[in-house]
Amino acid sequence: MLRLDLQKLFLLLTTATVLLTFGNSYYATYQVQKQLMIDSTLESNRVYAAKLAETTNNFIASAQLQLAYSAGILASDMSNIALLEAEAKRLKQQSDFFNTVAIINSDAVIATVFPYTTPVKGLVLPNNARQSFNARQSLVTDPFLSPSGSYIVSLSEPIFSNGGDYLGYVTGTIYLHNNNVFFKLLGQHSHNDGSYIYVANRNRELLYHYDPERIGDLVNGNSVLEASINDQQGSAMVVNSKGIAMLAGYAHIERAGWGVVAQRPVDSVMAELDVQLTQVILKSLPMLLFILLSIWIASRYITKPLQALALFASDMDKNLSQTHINHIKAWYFEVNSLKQAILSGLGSLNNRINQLHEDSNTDPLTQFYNRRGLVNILDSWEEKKISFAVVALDIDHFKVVNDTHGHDVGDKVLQQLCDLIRAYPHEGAVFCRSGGEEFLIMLPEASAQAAYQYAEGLRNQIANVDMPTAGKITVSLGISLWRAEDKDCSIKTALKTADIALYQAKRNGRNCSIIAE
Ligand SMILES: Nc1nc2c(ncn2[C@@H]2O[C@H](COP(=O)(O)OP(=O)(O)OP(=O)(O)O)[C@@H](O)[C@H]2O)c(=O)[nH]1
Repeated sequence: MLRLDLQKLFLLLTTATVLLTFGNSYYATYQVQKQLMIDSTLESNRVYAAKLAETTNNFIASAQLQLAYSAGILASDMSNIALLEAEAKRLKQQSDFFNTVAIINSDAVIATVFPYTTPVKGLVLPNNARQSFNARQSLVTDPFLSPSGSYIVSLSEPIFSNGGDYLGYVTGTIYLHNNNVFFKLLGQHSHNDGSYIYVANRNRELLYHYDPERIGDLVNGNSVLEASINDQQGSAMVVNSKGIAMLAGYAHIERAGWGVVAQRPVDSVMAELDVQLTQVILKSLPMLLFILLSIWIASRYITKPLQALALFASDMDKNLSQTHINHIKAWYFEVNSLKQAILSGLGSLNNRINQLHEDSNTDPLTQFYNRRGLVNILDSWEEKKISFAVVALDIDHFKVVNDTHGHDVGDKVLQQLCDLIRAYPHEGAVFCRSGGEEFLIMLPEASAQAAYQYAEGLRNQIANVDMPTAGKITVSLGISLWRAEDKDCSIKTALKTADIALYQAKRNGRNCSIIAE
């Protein structure tokens, strides 16, 4: 199981913060960019549709001027077939506006047509093709099936005699399914990004569409088309006949009463946006990785001293802890405070432990070792093979002191006696209060002779000092030896032997020193 520590928590928190911040800015960028792209696509399609409407309008105006000019020439002699043919040919060839040019006389008979590819000359116009004939005015017709079998719209101009008689009309046709002027004006293909244009007349009939199959289709319920044929221009998001969401710009072609729509699928805009966002992410990735790496390094740098403190604090019973904690680089305030607190806690704990240790080995009245303290020292001497002499010391008739002066005076005498023993010179001597008024003095590396001299010197020193209230006292001493090389004699025996010698001294009349046999 993953064990959470400060570094992992730190990493978790900061990494989550960084990732959320980056994620949030990607999301915000995406949303803002999306709206910007939608708005700019709508606006560019609106401008594009308006431009196409203007171009188409100019084309119709120019074509109508040409037809009107021809109508004026033809009015002079509609019976002159050569004139009619020459005029039809000139009109067709002077521009590439029309697929064909035809002149219809006042009997609705096709008097001439150019080019002559279709044998319609001399035909009477069928009823479905008489919109221009009946209108007797400048007209852009609805789409209809021409006598030659093509689906067309036509621009026409009536021909009147000087006297105002209707002589027929001259017309230029545009074959909706063939290569025509719209393809040149509006562009023949859809773009790779799925954008396309279409044009419809007042009856919502498609006159131009990038998909030729759709020409002639009726488009109902399309809000942008409705607006465009109702003399409006603008932009909007719509769903096309295939259910695809589109960003459409639209405008009105005034001279023909048509509407033009330029549109682009929302999805293609979004795909472009996805590419842009991927670029943004890829470009920001090195910085993101750099930040995460920096966080990792910083987290190590910040948490390392804390981890070290925690590790050493958990090992406080080991003597090395204090030294190790001292070596931890506490480079910022909190860790430094913690380090100082741990060190001071550790210091007072060690002092307390040392104190307890000392207390358990020391006699509280005299500050001499007690028996446990002495045993510890003698164990280490035995281990180190340090030979020593044992001097057992007992106050003579101490009961009398207590009985005469009281226990408190007795205590003071004991303390004064210990001060004398402590002050009496012998290098490395160890002192122990082994009983009420009994003491053991250990003299390392001392011979029997040296120990005896020491005991006698000490006895005389004590005998010559006035004790508090009690006056002079005497002591008896017993001496024994423990030699490291003597495997037969244990320390316990040596102590016992000193005791026996002490009793001997008591029996010999007290105030003397006896060396054990
Ligand atoms: N004031 C005081 N007296 C103590 C202490 N420990 C032991 N004593 C007394 O020491 C006396 C020892 O008496 P005894 O064992 O009869 O020995 P003694 O009177 O010194 O006589 P000898 O040893 O035979 O010379 C007793 O009266 C104890 O009460 C202590 O810590 N303080």
